[in-house]
Amino acid sequence: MARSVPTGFVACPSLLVAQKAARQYQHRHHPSAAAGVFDGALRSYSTRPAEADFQHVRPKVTITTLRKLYKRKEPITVMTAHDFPTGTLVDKAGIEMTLVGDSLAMVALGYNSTTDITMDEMLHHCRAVARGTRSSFLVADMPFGSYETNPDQAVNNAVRMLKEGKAEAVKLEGGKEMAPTILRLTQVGIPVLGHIGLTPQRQASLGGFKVQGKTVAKAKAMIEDALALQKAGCYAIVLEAVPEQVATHITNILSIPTIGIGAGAGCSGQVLVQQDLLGLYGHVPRFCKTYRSLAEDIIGALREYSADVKSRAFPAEEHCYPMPQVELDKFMLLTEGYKNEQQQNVSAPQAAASAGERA
Ligand SMILES: Nc1nc(=O)c2c([nH]1)NC[C@@H]1CN(c3ccc(C(=O)N[C@@H](CCC(=O)O)C(=O)O)cc3)CN21
Ligand SMILES: CC(C)C(=O)C(=O)O
Repeated sequence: MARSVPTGFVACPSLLVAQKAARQYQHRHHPSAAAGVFDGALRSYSTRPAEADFQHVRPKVTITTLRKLYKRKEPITVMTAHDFPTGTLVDKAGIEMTLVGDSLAMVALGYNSTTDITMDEMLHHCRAVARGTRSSFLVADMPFGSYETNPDQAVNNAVRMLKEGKAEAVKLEGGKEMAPTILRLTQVGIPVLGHIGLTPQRQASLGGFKVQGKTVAKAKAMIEDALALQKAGCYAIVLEAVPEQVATHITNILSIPTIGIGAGAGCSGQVLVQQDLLGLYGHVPRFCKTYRSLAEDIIGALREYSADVKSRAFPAEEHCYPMPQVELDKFMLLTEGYKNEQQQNVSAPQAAASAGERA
């Protein structure tokens, strides 16, 4: 039935939704080309029929979408990304929130700690992820040293994350001591994702990557932190490496979602580091489920490639570019000509020598 609808008409409501999402994407990433829905916007798809473009487009996830998921008690999916391809994969998988987490300092840049990464490095990665993100709600981590000095510093750098990094929200670590900063950010319209429990940027003072809130006193302090962050305006809070019962209790007393990582099944959503669940990074924390072991696959493929190059099995004929036969025939004649010339050059001194012999 939809087939009989003349072109130019929208056949079904989901297409309408998808078109709206596409326009929002376009507005965000290609504001200068915002006139037509797809004209010039999605360059890599410009040769495909419009219908194909809609297929993997889903409605844009906004703060409102997240709020609705939370109200419905539907777990919120969050996944990290650190560049264009990993961002695209997260978006295409239908993940609701993409986090450009500063763990990329370790898993993508090889630093020993997340504290090493700079604001400029985070912006560089965030922009790349944004280019691959259409629907997912994009959050950028504020790196260590970019927000602790005072609320002004935090606003300046959070504004950069939105303007230059193309993020939609920022995440920052810390409890009630960060409340005035979070209040300023949310008052100027920057959505803030809080982060308590194990706060990796403070690993030096925590004595390493250690589970937090294991004593009643620590759990009580964490509850107070969560409440202070909610009051300051966080739209959600990450709970990292916290006993399940503590995380579940915090989730139950809050009216904003909690996003758990090593915090059990009672949270309103879950986040993991992409490299960990794909088996691309060496050591994986206990709380991580490794869904694939891609590093083994990749090393296997690279070894096969290497062997093929050594044995000349690669490249094969199908990897080479043909030439029109007429041109090829002429080219063969040309190479013959060069060959003869070379032979003459080689034989010329010999000829001269034998001529001398004769004289
Ligand atoms: N690849 C990666 N994945 C992560 O999830 C991650 C990072 N990197 N880097 C920053 C933080 C650090 N993370 C961690 C790391 C280890 C534990 C952990 O399970 N700690 C154990 C042992 C710690 C120790 O012995 O020092 C614990 O029982 O506390 C928790 C969170 C989570 N974050
Ligand atoms: C693991 C998440 C919560 C994070 O902070 C990061 O990726 O840096």
